[in-house]
Amino acid sequence: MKTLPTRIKDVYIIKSKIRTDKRGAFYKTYNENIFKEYNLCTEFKESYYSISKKDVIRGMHFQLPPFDHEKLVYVPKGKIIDVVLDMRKKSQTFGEYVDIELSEKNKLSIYIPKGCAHGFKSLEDNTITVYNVSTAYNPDYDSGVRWDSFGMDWEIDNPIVSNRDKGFKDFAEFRIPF
Ligand SMILES: Cc1cn([C@H]2C[C@H](O)[C@@H](COP(=O)(O)OP(=O)(O)O[C@H]3O[C@H](C)C(=O)[C@H](O)[C@H]3O)O2)c(=O)[nH]c1=O
Repeated sequence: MKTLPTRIKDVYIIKSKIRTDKRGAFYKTYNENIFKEYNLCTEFKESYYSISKKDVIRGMHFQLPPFDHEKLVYVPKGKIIDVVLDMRKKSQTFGEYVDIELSEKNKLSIYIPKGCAHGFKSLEDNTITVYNVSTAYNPDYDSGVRWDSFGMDWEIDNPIVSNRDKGFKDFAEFRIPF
């Protein structure tokens, strides 16, 4: 398992260890010692997954303090463009984002620290996205900013977006607590 930094501090790309044999494939997505070595969170309180049609955009989501959380995200089936937006006011990359393809094929994961918003565009029908989060879901603290408000070119005209996500404030208008 390799952990690669990105240009946004504390956002890492994790290359899973993959084993293939005549039955198929096996890949590991988490190892406490490796995560500890990179000072990453090793206590995930919840894990869930979503199934998305092609051209769905989910995001940009985060939970507000004190329920803000780290996330470990990967795609065991299908393909997404995953996007992380730095919302930490004191960060050198405040307002900047990284985008990366996560897929069944490349078996990459992304580690997202507190203070960053997360979203993705699904590139295939029936894409499964798995999320591991370090605090439990709290609907009163679950928040977000509009997917089209921070400069990312999603290369899509009419994505499938939830009414909730459409109703978020723009990044520039959001009162940032991070
Ligand atoms: C996270 C969660 C959600 N819900 C309910 C709330 C909604 O009624 C429904 C779907 O939730 P939401 O629309 O927030 O799901 P997504 O838009 O797919 O958000 C997900 O994708 C984006 C990209 C993320 O980064 C979020 O962390 C992740 O939750 O499940 C629950 O009941 N429990 C939960 O733990």
